[in-house]
Amino acid sequence: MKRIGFIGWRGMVGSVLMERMRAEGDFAHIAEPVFFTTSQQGQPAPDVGHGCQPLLDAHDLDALAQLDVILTCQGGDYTSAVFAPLRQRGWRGYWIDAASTLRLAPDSTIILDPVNREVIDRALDAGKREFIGGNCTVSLMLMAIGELLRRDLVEWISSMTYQAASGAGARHMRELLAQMGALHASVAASLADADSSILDLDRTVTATLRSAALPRDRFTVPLAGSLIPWIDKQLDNGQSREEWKGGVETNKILGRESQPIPVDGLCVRIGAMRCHSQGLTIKLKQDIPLDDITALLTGSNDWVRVIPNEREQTITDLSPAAVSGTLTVPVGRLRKLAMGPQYLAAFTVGDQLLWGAAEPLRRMLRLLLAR
Ligand SMILES: NC(=O)C1=CN([C@@H]2O[C@H](COP(=O)(O)OP(=O)(O)OC[C@H]3O[C@@H](n4cnc5c(N)ncnc54)[C@H](OP(=O)(O)O)[C@@H]3O)[C@@H](O)[C@H]2O)C=CC1
Ligand SMILES: N[C@@H](CC(=O)OP(=O)(O)O)C(=O)O
Repeated sequence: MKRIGFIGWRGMVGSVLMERMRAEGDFAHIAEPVFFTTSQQGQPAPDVGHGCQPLLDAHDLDALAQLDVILTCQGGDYTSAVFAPLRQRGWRGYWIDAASTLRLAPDSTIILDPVNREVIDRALDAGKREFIGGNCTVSLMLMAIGELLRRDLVEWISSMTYQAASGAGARHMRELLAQMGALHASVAASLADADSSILDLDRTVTATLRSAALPRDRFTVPLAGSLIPWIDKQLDNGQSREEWKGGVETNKILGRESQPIPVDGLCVRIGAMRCHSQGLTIKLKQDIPLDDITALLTGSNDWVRVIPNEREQTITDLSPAAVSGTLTVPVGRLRKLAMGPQYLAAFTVGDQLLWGAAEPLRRMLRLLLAR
């Protein structure tokens, strides 16, 4: 495997991927990295230790067909435009993709190797060539509590999410900050006066939230100082598409489509920058002691960290502020619920641009390079 093509490398997910690849020295294992663009053809590609080559056209099927592996973070429209024509002309390379377009295709494998390495190995042995990153919320949930599912200890899961602006894209993150700024600006003077009325202050903030002056081109509604209880498209059964992915992708990642575990809940956008959080209710198949659950989760991968169910450690370590920009996936608030000893509560936080997007792709490429 010599020629590896990168598409979407300068976008938000792609930039995180590049940072991680540099940090892990991945480019030293690639004989010929080739960088593509949909808009900057001929401009210099990043120098990753092989000199600066000009960027190639990401729609040039002849150039793409020369590659052994294509890794794309360019998005679903690009995948839809390029993948099928490339295969139709006989290209047999590996396709690694962050977009959801091909995730549920029968020949695709959803990659999250700390959780489903056996599924990935089986797919490689069977000659499969499409390896697709999972939905960020699903991947982060499985990094935290996947071991309980792998051991078949779970009857069902309800996941209530608190999802960051980054899941919607870079411009949405900017808009969240602009909304925060507008809210602050509307009360800056009274805020500086410790004696000003809190109810007047609140009235002004609420009026700003509802006013046309609040920037909302991207989210269409206020997010800062508010929340949005719907993510992605509306499905006929009342689920949002993000909620639907929770069930189908979890079961595909674990390779248990024939005996699916129900996973469902409500997905909510909140004013966090790049960490998704989730409150989980897990119905266990039997009453498992909390100490055993803690031991199972702690040893399940190198990134999960069980936070004791104590106030101080929880508010310090189990939050987007603590986790942002790191690969650590804390899980805490582990306790049995009042519904009975088989009902387990958990809360988990993860960086949706790392384990939720770039990191599984980076690790899949390393896996291929090592074969
Ligand atoms: N955002 C997320 O949380 C997740 C996203 N994904 C997938 O990854 C895809 C890409 O997402 P994301 O990285 O957020 O998308 P971005 O919008 O940040 O980047 C996508 C492309 O936009 C082009 N672009 C145009 N202007 C700029 C600019 N000023 N800076 C950087 N790039 C620019 C680049 O292509 P070019 O160089 O060709 O012009 C870039 O590759 C999504 O469509 C989705 O399929 C998957 C999981 C999570
Ligand atoms: N839908 C996710 C982000 C995302 O890109 O999901 P997917 O990779 O499944 O399209 C969010 O908004 O938080």
